[in-house]
Order: sequence, then C-alpha cells, then structure tokens
Amino acid sequence: MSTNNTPQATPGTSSLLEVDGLRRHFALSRGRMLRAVDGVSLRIDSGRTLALVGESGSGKSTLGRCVVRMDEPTDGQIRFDGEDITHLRHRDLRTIRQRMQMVFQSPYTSLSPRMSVGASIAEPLQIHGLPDGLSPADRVREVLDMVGLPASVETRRPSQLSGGQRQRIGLARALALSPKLLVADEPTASLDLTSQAQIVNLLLELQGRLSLAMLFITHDLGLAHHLSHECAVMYLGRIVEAGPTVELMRQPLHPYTHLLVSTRSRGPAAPSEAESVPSPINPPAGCHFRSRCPIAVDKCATEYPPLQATPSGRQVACHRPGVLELSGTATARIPQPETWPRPPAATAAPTTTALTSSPIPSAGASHD
Ligand SMILES: Nc1ncnc2c1ncn2[C@@H]1O[C@H](COP(=O)(O)OP(=O)(O)OP(=O)(O)O)[C@@H](O)[C@H]1O
Repeated sequence: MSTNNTPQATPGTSSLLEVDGLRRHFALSRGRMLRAVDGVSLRIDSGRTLALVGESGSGKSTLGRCVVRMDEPTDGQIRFDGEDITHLRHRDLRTIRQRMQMVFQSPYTSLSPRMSVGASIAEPLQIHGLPDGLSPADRVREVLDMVGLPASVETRRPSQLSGGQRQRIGLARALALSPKLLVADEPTASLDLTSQAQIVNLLLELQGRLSLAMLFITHDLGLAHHLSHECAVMYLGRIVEAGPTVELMRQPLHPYTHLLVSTRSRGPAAPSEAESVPSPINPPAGCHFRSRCPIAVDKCATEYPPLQATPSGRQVACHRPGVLELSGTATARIPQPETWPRPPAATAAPTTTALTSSPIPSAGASHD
C-alpha cells in the first residue's frame, strides 16, 4: 500500500470539518482484515455540500459514521470546528454531537415507533439542553415549522405519517440542536420521486438559511450532481477522484468515475459490471480498480497511484488520468428533475472547496 501521500492541511486555512488519513478496518475471522475506509482525507466548510459517491460497499457509510464518531476510526484524525475529536469519549463526545448530526436513509433509525413525533424531536433537547434558552416545546414547534410540517403532527406516531413526512421529522430531530454539520446517509433512497425532490429542496433551503455544512452520502449521481458543490468518488475504501461536482461529472478523469457517470446515463448497471467488484478484504494489488479498468497498464498492477492535484484543481488517483473521453451526451443524460433547485452559491469568495486543492503533496482529499 502506498504511504507517500498523507495529506497536510494547508497552512493558515482551516475548515469546519477536516478529516485526515482516516481508516476503519474491521478484523474478521481467520486473521482477515476488511479495509472499509483506507486512508481518506477531506474538508468541508460551512454552507458547502460534499457528495460522497460510489457503489455499494465502497465505504461511504462507514466513513460518515466515523465522522460523527458513531464508529471508532482505526487510524487518522478528525477535526471539527478546530477541535481534534478523533478520540473523544463519553461526555465530550456528547457535547460535540450537538453540533454534528446524522440523518439516515430510514427515519426509523432515529425515530422510536413507540414515541410521539414531539417526544422524538424533544429527546435530544432533553439530553443536550437547549441551544438558546427556548423551552423544548417551543423548539419542537420551531423545527417542525423549519421542515414544513404543522405543529399538529407533534402528537402523531411515525407510523401515522408518510415516508416523506417521517424523513422531515428525522431532519427536524437532527436540526433541533442547531448543528453546524449534517451527515446525510442516503436520506432520500427509500422515498418516491416526489418526496425525494421535496426533501432535496428542503435540504438546500435549510443549508442556505442555516449555513450548514453537509456530507451527503449517495450512490445516485443525479442527486449528487444536483445537490453538491463538490464530489468525492470512493472505491474500495479510498477516494479515487474529487473536485467540483459539475466539472467532475462533465469530464471524469478517473476511469471509475467515468464508469459511474456513463453507467448512470445508460441506466442501472449490467449484472456483469456489478459482479466484478472485488472485495475490500482482498483488493487487487496495485491500483484496486485495475481488474475493471479498460486502460490499465503494467504499472497499475504494482503501484497504487497517489491522489494528486491536477492543474484544474481536481484530485485523481490514476496512472493514466483523463485517458478515457466521455461521450458528450453522457452527463446530459444523468437524470435530474428540472424542478430541483441548484445548491446555493457560496456567499463570499469560497474559503475552501469541500476538499482542499492545495498543491501536491498537501492535497486535502487523499489516501495514503
Ligand atoms: N461492522 C462491520 N463489520 C465488518 N464489515 C463491515 C462492518 N460495517 C461495514 N462493513 C463492510 O465495510 C464495507 C463498506 O461498507 P459501507 O456500508 O461503509 O459501504 P457503503 O459504500 O456505504 O455501501 P452501501 O451503499 O451499500 O451502504 C463493506 O464491505 C461492508 O460489508
């Protein structure tokens, strides 16, 4: 495994979230090791959304869970709002969780079916206290209003609500403590298209209003394209390409991004493509993608390519970046409902991109 690309934060700049060289390895039976996240670095600023995309099993959720410290990193560092939170425990962790919240694919993960909506939203307020001296009841109504639900839903149980309404409640619960960072793990994946668009709309509106930073985990490139400022592509635990979302999808430089974009524009992956995904327990030596790569050369079998910054501000881990040309119509066919809004533009001159794009080797998104 290459260890020549441990990123450093750019001197003099700091982002709300800074993840450096994060690893989460799972020890399996018979001494085997599953490297779910294998040296990932990224940055997210207030008011910005970083989409984390990749096929199932690429390590997106594990990374998201580590970021909010619901899972224990094996190695690496997580800094949030200037504080190293990598090894925080118990009470300190509780304090930090007020400011970083996770929204799940299934709202049932955070909503108890036995509790009323109001009690579910009030629960974190009772644990952590109120951010601004309001009563819990006032705050519950305030966040219900923020997510576009009437106060009357307070007394309902989650089972009495639609999927879209439940996801709004999940969002309201996450927002109750006025977090600065939201980690949203496939929050619309179980919803119908109309509810999906409404939740996307709501996330964008809330992000603009509250200047939230967001890590948006999705396998849906259309969603990522629509919702995020920057995008990081994960493959077998590592980031293989990162950069501004629109450019990354218009002109993918890594053959894996190329595959995702062109497959997305063609429709669901053919079984042969899905079946050939190697296991993170025993990935191919050298570049992990080489067994599926149409442009692999000998070097790819022996050397994992470091994630390197390109002159255009992209970061790519490939020995032959940009060799594959995307057909001009491919990205045009990434489905996006026209009614979906664009992410809010940065209000001031962007202090960072979601992933720092400092010169090599100080890349903000990298693996080592
Ligand atoms: N607790 C665990 N123990 C062992 N392996 C795990 C554990 N959690 C996750 N994994 C493995 O880690 C790898 C990455 O999983 P993860 O859920 O993070 O991927 P993902 O990209 O989010 O996929 P999906 O979109 O399907 O959720 C997978 O191979 C998964 O089986």
